Amino acid sequence: MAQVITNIFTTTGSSGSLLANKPISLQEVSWHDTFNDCWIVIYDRVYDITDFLNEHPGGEDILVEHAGRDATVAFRGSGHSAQAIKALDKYLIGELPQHERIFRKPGGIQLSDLPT
Ligand code: HEM
Repeated sequence: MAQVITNIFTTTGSSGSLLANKPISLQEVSWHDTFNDCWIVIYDRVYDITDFLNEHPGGEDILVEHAGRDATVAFRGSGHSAQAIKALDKYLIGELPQHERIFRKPGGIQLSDLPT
């Protein structure tokens, strides 16, 4: 059981290294917002998709529209397959620090978490 819980909060990239512990802030993600350097956030995890842009079946423009930002709603809303979700793993570089997470925050988001 302990193993199952651990696995919910940790992820390995294609290299097999443990990347879940590398916190990358939303501010740092925002610096990577171009065709040549494109990071996005999906479900609180940070992906460097620069090398994936020209492989995306939905085209690169739509990805760059979300460069440097959270793309969870767009990713989810365009009905991606299980294969697409699996493809994300390869580009994982870290995840948001606890206080910036929306989806995987213990106890969920509270009103007091919102900026005033
Ligand atoms: C790194 C993140 C993403 C990956 C790995 C990815 C992967 C894929 C894959 C594999 C497909 C082919 C269909 C499928 O298997 O579901 C696809 C299609 C598509 N994706 Fe993405 N996608 C990503 C992000 C996004 C984002 C942020 C959007 C923004 C709306 C988007 C929009 C689309 C659209 C519209 C299609 C359909 C293309 C068509 O059928 O003509 N994708 N994506």
